[in-house]
Amino acid sequence: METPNRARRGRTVPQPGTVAEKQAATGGPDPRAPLAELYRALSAGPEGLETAEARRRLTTYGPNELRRQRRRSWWRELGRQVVHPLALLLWVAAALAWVAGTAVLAVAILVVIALNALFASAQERQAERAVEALTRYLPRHARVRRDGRWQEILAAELVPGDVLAVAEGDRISADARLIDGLVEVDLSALTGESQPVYRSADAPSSAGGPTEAANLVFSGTNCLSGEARALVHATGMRTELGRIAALSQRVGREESPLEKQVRRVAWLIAAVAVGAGLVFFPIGVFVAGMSISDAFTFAIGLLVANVPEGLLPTITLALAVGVRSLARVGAVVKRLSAVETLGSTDVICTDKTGTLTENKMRVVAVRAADTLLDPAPGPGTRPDAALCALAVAVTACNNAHVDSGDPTEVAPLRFAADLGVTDPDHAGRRAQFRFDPKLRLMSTVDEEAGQLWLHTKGAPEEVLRRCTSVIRADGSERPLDEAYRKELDAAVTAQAGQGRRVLGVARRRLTTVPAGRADAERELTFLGFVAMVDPPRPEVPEAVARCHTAGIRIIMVTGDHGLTAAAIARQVGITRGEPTVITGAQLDRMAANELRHLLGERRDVVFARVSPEAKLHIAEALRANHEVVAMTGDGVNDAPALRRADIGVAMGRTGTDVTREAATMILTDDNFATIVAAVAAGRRVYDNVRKFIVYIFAHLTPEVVPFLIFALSAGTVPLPLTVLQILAIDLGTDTLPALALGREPAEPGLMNRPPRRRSDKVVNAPMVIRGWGFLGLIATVLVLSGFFTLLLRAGWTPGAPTGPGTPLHDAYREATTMTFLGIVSCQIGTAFAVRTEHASLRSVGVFSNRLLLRGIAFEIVFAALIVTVPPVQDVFGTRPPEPAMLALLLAFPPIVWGADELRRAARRHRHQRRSLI
Ligand SMILES: Nc1ncnc2c1ncn2[C@@H]1O[C@H](COP(=O)(O)OP(=O)(O)OP(=O)(O)O)[C@@H](O)[C@H]1O
Repeated sequence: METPNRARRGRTVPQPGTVAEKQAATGGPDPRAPLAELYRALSAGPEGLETAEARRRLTTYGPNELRRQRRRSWWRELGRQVVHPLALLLWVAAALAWVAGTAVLAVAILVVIALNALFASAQERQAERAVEALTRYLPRHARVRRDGRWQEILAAELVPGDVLAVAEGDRISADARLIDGLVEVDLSALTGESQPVYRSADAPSSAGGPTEAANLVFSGTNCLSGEARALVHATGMRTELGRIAALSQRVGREESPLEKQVRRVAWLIAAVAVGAGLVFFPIGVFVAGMSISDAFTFAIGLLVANVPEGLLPTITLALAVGVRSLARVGAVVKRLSAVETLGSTDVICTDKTGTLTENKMRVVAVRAADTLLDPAPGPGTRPDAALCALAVAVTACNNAHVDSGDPTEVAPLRFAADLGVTDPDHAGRRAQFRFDPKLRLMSTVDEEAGQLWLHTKGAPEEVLRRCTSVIRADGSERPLDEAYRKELDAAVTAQAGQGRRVLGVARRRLTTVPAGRADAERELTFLGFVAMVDPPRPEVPEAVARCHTAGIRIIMVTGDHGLTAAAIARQVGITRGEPTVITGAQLDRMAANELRHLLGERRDVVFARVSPEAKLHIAEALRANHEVVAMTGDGVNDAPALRRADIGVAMGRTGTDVTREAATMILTDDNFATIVAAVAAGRRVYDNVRKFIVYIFAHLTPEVVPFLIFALSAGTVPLPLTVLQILAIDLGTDTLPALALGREPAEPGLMNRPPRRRSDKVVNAPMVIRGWGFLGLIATVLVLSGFFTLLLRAGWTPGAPTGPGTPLHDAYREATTMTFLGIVSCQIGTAFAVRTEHASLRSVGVFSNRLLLRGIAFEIVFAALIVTVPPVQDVFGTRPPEPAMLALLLAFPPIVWGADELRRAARRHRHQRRSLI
């Protein structure tokens, strides 16, 4: 029951030097040895270390961190990419090219495989790094006794010999032997055992593995309840967790649903490519009368043009970029996949205090005995006996300081200080029953001038329920009758109706320290209540409004009074009229399907006075209704609900380590508006992935159709594009613009549309039609018109030979170059077109994606090199066309882009008309 900061014992100054060094070398003392022996072995004492000694030990033992596993080596990573199934397809293509006698092509494909592997592993590495870098946003802290007082230090600075405070909600940061206290710990991270176990300083040392010893706690495990002091005996890699980490293989990164879907799409496309190659090979030979080697080249062309090699790594990188941009807005996510889940959030279940409000409480009204003081009395007021008793009670039953701590406690403390009542070191405290969110009460047993008192504060109805008498203004007591109870209820209701948090305060004279909580918190004398305001955060109303336009529901789930909750909900715009308030008690009586039904009705609901366990039921009911749920939480008991939600959101500032562990996303500023910003970022990343998929789709049609014309004309029309030129587009000119599309700013209206359904596919029919059928088709017509114009102007007639040595050969090379440059030009138009899915490009700003502009500049330079540098010309079979023809290319981008602008405008018009009808 005693807090660690109250334990005072003789301080031993450890003998610095050799022992620590010896232990660092040998792996540490036996933590199960008798405590006195352990102190000796660690040169430590119950009062902890001196800072200077701790610093020395830190240099000896090193920081208390798990050394990162050796990264997979570059070579291994590359090797993995080279034998990637899609790469294997390219190997087959290279082999075919070799067999067909086109060695240049075979080598080119091998270069492509190598480049691709390099590119993919660089992208994966960057993605990995983005997630790893997030840990620095959330340094872990530990409370230790140093220089004779409790201090908060970085967990990485813990050293053997430190005396560590372990409290509810903490993640234990080192292996330690309990000195005093009793804690319930979750050892699942170490043992896999999901049932929590008790660990007590008084437990005897047992045989068996160290994790079975009932007086030891371990790094990486969580304290679920209780509190204790413990002597750190192992840190960093010498902890049990460190040993496991050293042994275990690194865990593979889990693939997100989006990546899975895209992988499936990539395979589908690859299968179509292989199928097409197999079908067209005999058609080429037997129908078109092609030579076997030409037919091979043709089949390889189809394969190479269609296999979407770069798609997957590009998506991984887009998600990683999303993770980084989320961190910048204050939302640290732990998995890449969280980015896309965020984008499809349907419901946000949010706490009130600190998330919607500022968590800056101020006492504005107070009732002591029969007197309501609204506004609350300021400094210099001379309190009557009742008000004085109330001030003493809220000061004694309090763990905050006037300048730090839980704001619900700081506010009454400041108020009492204004009346001249202070008790900074709680010297008279004999016992404490910590605030229990289920009971909504906190009590302390305090000795004052030889008299023992129980002081209680908490939710007024809970306090009142335990009261049998009430104080008078002069300090005397009288029995609490029903009529007075009703009057008090009405007074509390009036305060709560104004959005104020109300704390009931009571006390009882004691003769001995009660054994248990139930025994203590009974037959109390009601002293009065304090009412506090906690203003909504200024940015919340706008964030709430954004949620509403984005079709996202907000459900407030709070431990506070229903009326307080409803008032705040109205103030920030969560509800427009009177919401349906469901209390924890009502919720407990509801059957699962009743709750599902209630939540399915989509009315404005506020859950008040709910226990953390009830949050779990709410998350489950919403998920059963197929909604994607984001749920906030801060206490230890919130952890199961956070795990159950699609996106568990923990508070970085006020939350416990346990909730941070259970969460998918951690808000560094505890702010509701940040959740909304994260949802918007999630939607943007998903949209951007779709954008570059359309972009990549769009070049397929102009690459494949020329081959078909060649085959179906039985070779009368020469091949308008060589296989190497296709490779130059897919793996050269198109790469950077595609990547840049992954960084596209948000499209206007992003948060004006309803959330995407969980079942929606990332690649759908309209996208395929837009990419292949619309943009691709326009590009094909433009490109082929360029090709034929050039050939015809050179005097070509169908069937005329164009091979090396023939008079038309130069013109033919110019014509294929024209096809190549035509596709590149059209892709520039496509890149601008796909930047928006619905809106006009003007609305996002034509030049607002700088990265894309640079990507396009690269595309142009790369294409120019292929066409103009003589040795490269020979490899790719290019020859620059005359300037007039080049000028024609300038028209291609605006045509492709303009056509799509018109298509989008027509679509918007149709939508508008439909919404008017
Ligand atoms: N430190 C405390 N001591 C006594 N009573 C408290 C304390 N903190 C809160 N309470 C009471 O318990 C109620 C529930 O508080 P709790 O902190 O569990 O709510 P919560 O779920 O965190 O609230 P929110 O959703 O607003 O963040 C409060 O309305 C208040 O009456």
